[in-house]
Amino acid sequence: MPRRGQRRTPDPPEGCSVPDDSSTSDRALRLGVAGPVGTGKSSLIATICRALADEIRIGVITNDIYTDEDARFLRSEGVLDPDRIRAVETGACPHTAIRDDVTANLMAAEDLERDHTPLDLVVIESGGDNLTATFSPALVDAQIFVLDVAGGGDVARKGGPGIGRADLLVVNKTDLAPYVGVDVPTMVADARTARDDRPVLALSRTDTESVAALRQWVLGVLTAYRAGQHVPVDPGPMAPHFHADESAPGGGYTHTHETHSHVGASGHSHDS
Ligand SMILES: Nc1nc2c(ncn2[C@@H]2O[C@H](COP(=O)(O)OP(=O)(O)OP(=O)(O)O)[C@@H](O)[C@H]2O)c(=O)[nH]1
Repeated sequence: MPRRGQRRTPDPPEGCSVPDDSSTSDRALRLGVAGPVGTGKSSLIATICRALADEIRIGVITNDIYTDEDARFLRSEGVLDPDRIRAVETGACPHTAIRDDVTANLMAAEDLERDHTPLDLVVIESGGDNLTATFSPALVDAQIFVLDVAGGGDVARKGGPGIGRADLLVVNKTDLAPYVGVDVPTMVADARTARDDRPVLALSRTDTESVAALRQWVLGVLTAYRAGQHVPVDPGPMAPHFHADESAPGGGYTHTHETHSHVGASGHSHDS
């Protein structure tokens, strides 16, 4: 009988023994929320907390480069006991802490669960990054990628691993669509095409129907996770991108996640 938090594993090759699954944890579902700067990730997490905090036990971890700004925002919203909201200061591009070396976030999640056991859901907010940032499946069980209409109606067509393959794509701030000249049904249809019909949710915190749909989606993933029927999907690595670094030759280096190496602008390379 699958237990809560148990990951479904493929059948082992013939002749191999099945590992004892007693190590699979009873831990909370870990849900990542990523997306470009300012698309409404913290607000969406506040919305999830408001919609579900009376029914399930929630903790939140925020990631910012230099501050604990997002954690302070969520605490000020009064959506959870303030100690259930923890901040990780990444000190570097946000994707480094959610994709490359997830240790700080894993430790924060474990501390949070130990201090407030039992939790049902730990939501981890990435710092705002570019279109290609995704969570490692070593950190989260499921992930939401957030776009907003104010970023332009064509953003969903631009693709990338988060847009294409996150468990849920949110097109946020739909209440602003008339002011920025975006047709929400077209943007959602483009997103569905980019995602091969994976789920897309048009959301506004002022639209109760869309908030109810978000609540239902989270509960659906949690139910599947507890039944051992949720299979974490890796949306794939980030695209190669440039990291500015004054001390590096050429003023920075190209970071390629395919090979996990940093290749300097002048050809210099080192492992990440
Ligand atoms: N009109 C409208 N504004 C929203 C909505 N959701 C968020 N916002 C506003 O969008 C701005 C950015 O929201 P945040 O939740 O801070 O966005 P974020 O993605 O967490 O930002 P970073 O952490 O800086 O990347 C704030 O001014 C919010 O009040 C929405 O549904 N409608």
